[in-house]
Amino acid sequence: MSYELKKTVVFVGMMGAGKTAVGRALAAKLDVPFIDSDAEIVKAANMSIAEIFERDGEAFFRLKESQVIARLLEEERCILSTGGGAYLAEGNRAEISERGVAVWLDADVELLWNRVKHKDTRPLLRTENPRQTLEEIFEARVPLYGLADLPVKADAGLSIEEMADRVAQALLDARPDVLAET
Ligand SMILES: Nc1ncnc2c1ncn2[C@@H]1O[C@H](COP(=O)(O)OP(=O)(O)O)[C@@H](O)[C@H]1O
Ligand SMILES: O=C(O)C1=C[C@@H](OP(=O)(O)O)[C@@H](O)[C@H](O)C1
Ligand SMILES: [Mg+2]
Repeated sequence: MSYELKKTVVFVGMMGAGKTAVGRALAAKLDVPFIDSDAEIVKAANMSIAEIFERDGEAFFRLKESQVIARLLEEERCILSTGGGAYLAEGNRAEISERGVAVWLDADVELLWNRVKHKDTRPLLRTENPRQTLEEIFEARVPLYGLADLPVKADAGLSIEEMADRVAQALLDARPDVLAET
């Protein structure tokens, strides 16, 4: 099977939803470039996300994130995975819907917590009660993720490959202007 990607697919959603992993797998399946905005920021700054938050603050990170996303959307069509906070800014949402299509990986809190609890890489969860913090962030953000062009349910039972297949099928079914079989 070969595919034609007509627009950049931008993964949005909570930390742990699988944006980076599923985005990479989808790009391999479609044979198109994969880019992760967090990885781009880390590469440019030569610091980890946690170090950037600590040294320069979240506002600085958000500025870099917006710049990187705008630049990547102008470049060639690709699969672009964003960090969980990227879709909250109205300006980022406008850029994404103008030049790409936003796919929300919709996972429940239980699944997210199981994915993120062993890792210390996400500065927003460095609190006294990270599980509660995750729940609070989830409640605040879900209405905004709901503005995405295409929600795709992330089920605990599905592998990364199976999730990439699910996203591809959802795009083929709902958005022939974005993805077609050739
Ligand atoms: N469908 C899946 N099945 C199993 N593990 C997954 C799945 N999706 C993501 N993961 C794992 O969960 C963790 C978080 O995924 P990641 O892609 O980093 O999420 P995000 O970029 O949305 O924060 C990673 O260790 C990743 O390998
Ligand atoms: O939800 C967020 O605000 C963040 C999510 C992270 O990316 P992932 O969603 O890929 O974990 C990373 O951008 C940063 O730690 C902030
Ligand atoms: Mg990620």
